[in-house]
Amino acid sequence: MIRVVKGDRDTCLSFIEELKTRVGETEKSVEETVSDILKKVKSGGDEAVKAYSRKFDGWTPETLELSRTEMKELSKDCDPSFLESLRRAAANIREFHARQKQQSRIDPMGNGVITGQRVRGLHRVGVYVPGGTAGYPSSVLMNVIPAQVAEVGEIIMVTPPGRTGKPDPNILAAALVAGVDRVFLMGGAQAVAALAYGTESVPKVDKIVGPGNIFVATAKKQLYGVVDIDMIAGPSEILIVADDSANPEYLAADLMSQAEHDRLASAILITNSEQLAAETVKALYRQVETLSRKEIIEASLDRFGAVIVCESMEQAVEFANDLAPEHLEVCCQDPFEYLGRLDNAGSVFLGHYSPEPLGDYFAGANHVLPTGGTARFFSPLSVDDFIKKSSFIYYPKEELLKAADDIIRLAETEELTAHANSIRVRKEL
Ligand SMILES: NC(=O)c1ccc[n+]([C@@H]2O[C@H](COP(=O)([O-])OP(=O)(O)OC[C@H]3O[C@@H](n4cnc5c(N)ncnc54)[C@H](O)[C@@H]3O)[C@@H](O)[C@H]2O)c1
Ligand SMILES: N[C@H](CO)Cc1c[nH]c[nH+]1
Ligand SMILES: [Zn+2]
Repeated sequence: MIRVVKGDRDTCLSFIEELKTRVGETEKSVEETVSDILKKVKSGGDEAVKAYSRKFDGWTPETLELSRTEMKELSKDCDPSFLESLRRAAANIREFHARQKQQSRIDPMGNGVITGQRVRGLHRVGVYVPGGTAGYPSSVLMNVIPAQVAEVGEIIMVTPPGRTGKPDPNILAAALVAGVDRVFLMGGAQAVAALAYGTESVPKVDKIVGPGNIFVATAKKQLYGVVDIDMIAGPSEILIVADDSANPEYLAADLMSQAEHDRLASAILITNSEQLAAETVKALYRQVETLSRKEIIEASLDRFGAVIVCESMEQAVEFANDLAPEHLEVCCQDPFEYLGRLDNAGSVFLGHYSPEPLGDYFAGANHVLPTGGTARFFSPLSVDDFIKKSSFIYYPKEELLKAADDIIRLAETEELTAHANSIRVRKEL
């Protein structure tokens, strides 16, 4: 079910290239489907979204929006202990993100000159909460809390009804706990298109954030420019870098924790220990039998899973930076030794007792993370995604006059005489 590759640096690198090509090929075949959906929603509005909901989710909505009363009614039987856990997780997420908040700045320069920067929340954002093959109440918190910390004007949440063809009560409960402004029951590329273009019932948003499957991620990519987006947060990925201090049972469990998200999810172990690699594979075969999403896990590991036995931990670090995974576990004797050299990862999990699901649900750091190698340049979802800034400048007359000759010279060098004139009229009149 999972390939094991052992070799020198070149052998490992060429295998890694092959893995990356596989991901790229899958994405290409989705591009056209998504582009078609976007066009149809742009011209067909609500009716097109409803037609796709019927087709992909087996859901025949009368209206796309859920009222607050409907949300309360649909979620009234949620397990109270689940809600308690959700509230504790929300508190950790809020605390983590509150520390990210940037303040507006006024910088008096002491001579009457004042410069500064005004920071404020975006006017209206759309948050995508996945729900096709599993419900993600945790993603409601991860999307909405940083938006609230940033003081976004209006938060519009979209989520598909999922396998049952009914709204997921736990997602709705999470939306009520988080305090989302409006909820629309729709998913996939059609939901992203509705948020980007606006429809009869869905308001057009300034930015779309949140994770989703390949259709959601591709739609966000294609709509960038019509609307702002946070990043490409597609099918989940885990890369584990481990030395012989690691426990193979833990490694197998952690690899499958991400493989279970999606047939397109990827799970890779890189180690310098042949014995650890062999024991992890054995543990994978044993543990998978006990898991409910066995079929998805096996499909994901078949195509996008790998165990790479390299020559040294130095190589493991090099390969990790090359792969730029969404999640990177460092299951080593001294994980902090590696932290400063691991430059390309959405989120890094250090040591034997910081498994990836700790970050998915509870530690407070965001679980909406870049995938597909885009951790080379994208960052985790944060409060920064929900703000915009403007700078401001105030000069009193005497300070402008002191600066006038410099400005005029710079403007004339660029042959922009109207710029120079704007300064000169103040100097001369
Ligand atoms: N990177 C991250 O931060 C992060 C976080 C959480 C989840 N995830 C990922 O989110 C994804 C959740 O996926 P999901 O499928 O359960 O839910 P989803 O909500 O992302 O996608 C479901 C939607 O996909 C669309 N769809 C399904 N099959 C289609 C087809 N053949 N053609 C066109 N559209 C189609 C449907 O419209 C459906 O509503 C997983 O890939 C998971 O790994 C990523
Ligand atoms: N691992 C996912 C991000 O790739 C986030 C998540 C939500 N629930 C469980 N896991
Ligand atoms: Zn997860």
